[in-house]
Amino acid sequence: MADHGDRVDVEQHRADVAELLAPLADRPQEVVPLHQDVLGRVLARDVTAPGALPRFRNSQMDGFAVRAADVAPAAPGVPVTLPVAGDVAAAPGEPAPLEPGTAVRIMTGAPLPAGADAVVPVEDTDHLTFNGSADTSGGGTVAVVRPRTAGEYVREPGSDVAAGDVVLRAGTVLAPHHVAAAAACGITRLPVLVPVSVAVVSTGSELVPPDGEPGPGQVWDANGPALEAAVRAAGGRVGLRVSVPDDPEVVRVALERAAALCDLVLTTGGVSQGAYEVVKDALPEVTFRSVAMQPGGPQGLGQVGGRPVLAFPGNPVSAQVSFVVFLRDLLRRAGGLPPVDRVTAVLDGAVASPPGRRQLLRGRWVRDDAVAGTPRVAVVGGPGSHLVASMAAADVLIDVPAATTTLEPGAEVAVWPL
Ligand SMILES: Nc1nc2c(c(=O)[nH]1)N[C@H]1C(S)=C(S)[C@@H](COP(=O)(O)OP(=O)(O)OC[C@H]3O[C@@H](n4cnc5c(N)ncnc54)[C@H](O)[C@@H]3O)O[C@H]1N2
Ligand code: MOO
Repeated sequence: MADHGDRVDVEQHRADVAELLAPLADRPQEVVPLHQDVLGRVLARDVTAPGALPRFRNSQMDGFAVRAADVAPAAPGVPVTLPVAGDVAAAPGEPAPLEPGTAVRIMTGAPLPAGADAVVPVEDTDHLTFNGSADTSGGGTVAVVRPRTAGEYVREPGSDVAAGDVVLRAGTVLAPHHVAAAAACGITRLPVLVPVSVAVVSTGSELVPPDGEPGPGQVWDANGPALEAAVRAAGGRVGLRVSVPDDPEVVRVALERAAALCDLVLTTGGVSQGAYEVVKDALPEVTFRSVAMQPGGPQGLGQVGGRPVLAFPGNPVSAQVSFVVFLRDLLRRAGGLPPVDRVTAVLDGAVASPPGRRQLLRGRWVRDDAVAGTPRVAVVGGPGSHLVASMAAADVLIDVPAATTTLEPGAEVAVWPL
């Protein structure tokens, strides 16, 4: 691993965080009602169909249920004419059996009468359409102009899924089409993984809550809402979100409470070289180190109250970048979600970078539909760790290796999608 003096290599810190958080991957399960927020949840085990789908033989078309043998001689100009014995709609109940040599009107999804083995679409008869003809009494005739083979336009029971077959696989990230399949099978509850529960603790006496009014020297708490959103976007759940002043005793109490409530404690602020580094002061058992990256240099990791704790720097861009680089994929994997792959891109301009620290510059995709191939990316905003609006304009973090001091336009870089 590269030598960064006293600074810890980014990959080393990533590995240490991964080791600390490894137990989080052992997720418990819970059962949630289908209609209650299952979207985006991860299925904990295979779900099998309690019965076959379709549940019963039914028609695929609006038309006439027949015996295929009865219409076998039909041809254009030589129709087979059958008496119409009745009408079957997609409605509760079981239709009467079909007598040989007769037809019944049948609607899409309606149960096929016993004895019928094919459906002739209404367009292939002299009726052309049933629109405007709600006659359910039967009577009259139908002239069929094309032959049918047995099974045509018939939906067989179990042709979608058989009873006992897997209908949804463990690990599926639930989307509307999975809800449809479960509902069609009569499944009302699904077993899902319990998301990692995270406590988000912002520190700083200067912070006011999002709905507060900042006075002199005060700022709105950006990290609390940002990390809450980041945790949720990565499939986690925020069990507690608090903002605490720069008082180590108050911070300690808050962190112990956070540890009692959640699987993982995240803090921001109070980890650098200032006079009031409350997280450092409140957590003597935690390792604080300087990681060779910018933003996100000062980092802490360890345990509080038997729970893992990660201490991120307070600068809002640093806190967000720390989440992306050190936590996002671990949280996603623990909750059963796929990681967000890094992408190779081509730089749309030159970049200068100070040596010794891996830079994570904010970048934006350069859309140029005329040019196929590797996507292009341009730096947006400056490198300052307080530039939240510039970060909001970014699509990606551009990863500039620690040893690199200049990159020419056209250079290939790795980027982290935001
Ligand atoms: N002498 C040194 N000073 C600093 C160093 C250093 O190595 N030597 N490191 C710098 C770097 S890099 C960073 S990053 C910051 C990290 O500082 P802290 O983690 O101790 O954070 P604070 O001092 O509490 O706050 C820094 C900055 O961020 C604002 N902040 C904090 N929390 C929030 C929040 N929840 N929402 C919005 N803004 C927040 C805070 O007001 C400060 O402006 O230290 C550098 N200094
Ligand atoms: O490393 Mo700090 O996180 O530059 O702003």
